[in-house]
Amino acid sequence: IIGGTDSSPGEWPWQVSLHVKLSRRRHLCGGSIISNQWILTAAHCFMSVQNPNIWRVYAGVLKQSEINEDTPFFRVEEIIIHPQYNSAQTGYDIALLKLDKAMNFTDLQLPICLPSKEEASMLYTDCWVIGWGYRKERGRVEDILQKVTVPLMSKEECQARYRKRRIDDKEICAGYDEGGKDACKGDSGGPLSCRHEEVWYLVGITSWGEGCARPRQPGVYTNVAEFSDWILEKTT
Ligand SMILES: COC(=O)c1cc(NC(=O)c2cccc(O)c2C)c2cc(C(=N)N)ccc2c1
Repeated sequence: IIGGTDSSPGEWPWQVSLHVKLSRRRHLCGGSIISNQWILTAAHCFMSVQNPNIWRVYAGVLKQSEINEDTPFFRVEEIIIHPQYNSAQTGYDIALLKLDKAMNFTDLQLPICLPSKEEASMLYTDCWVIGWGYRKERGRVEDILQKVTVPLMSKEECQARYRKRRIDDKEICAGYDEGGKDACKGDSGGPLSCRHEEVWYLVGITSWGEGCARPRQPGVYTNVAEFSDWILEKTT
C-alpha cells in the first residue's frame, strides 16, 4: 500500500495473508474471508504456484512478524481459478480457496459481505484498500497491515487513463489523479472494502495497475458484484 497508515487490531477481520511454504515461508498475496470455509482472492496469485498443498492461509493477524512456525494456519483443500482468467490485465482475476476445515469466527477473523449483482453500479463513497504489499514500486512486503482510502472511478474515466487496454464492466478502478495513494505488488488478492450504512462490502479484489500510485494511473480491481453468480455457484 502506498501512502497509507498502520491498521489497528481487528480493524479488517476479513483480511488474510496467503503464504507459500517452499524453502522459506513468505507472504505472496492477500485475500478475504467470505464464509467459514471460503477465501476470495486474485487468480494471478497462483500463476507460478498452483499446488494447493504448499499454500498456508493466516487469518486474524495484523503483523507479518506475528507469523512463525507455531502460528496456526489453514491449509487449502482446493483452488478454483475463474475459467476465463488468463492475465491480470485481461480481467477475470478472481479465485476461490476452499479451506481444509471450517474457520471459527472471532473478533479477529470474520467474513465480509458480498455485494449483490444489483449493487454493481452503486456509488460507494467510503472505500479502503489494505495489504502488506509494497510501500513503493521497488519495495518489499511490509510488517504492519496498511490501509488507505481511495475514491472509486467511473469506467469511462478509467478507460481514458488506460488507453492501451480494455477496461470492462467486470473491473472497477479507484485512485487519485494526482497519484500518491494506491495498492501495489503484494496487496494483490486483497479487498477493496466499502462501507455503506454501517455494513462493509467486498467491492473489489486488488488486481493490477501501471506501476503504483502514479498520477493518472489508477488501481484496477476485479468488480466482485459482477461475479456474485459464479461465487455462489462454486461455494454452495
Ligand atoms: C504479482 O503482482 C504484481 O505483479 C502487481 C504489479 C502491479 N503493478 C506494477 O506495475 C508493479 C508494481 C511493483 C513492482 C513491479 O514489478 C510491478 C510490475 C500492481 C499494481 C497495483 C496498483 N497500482 N493498484 C496493484 C497490484 C499490483 C500487482
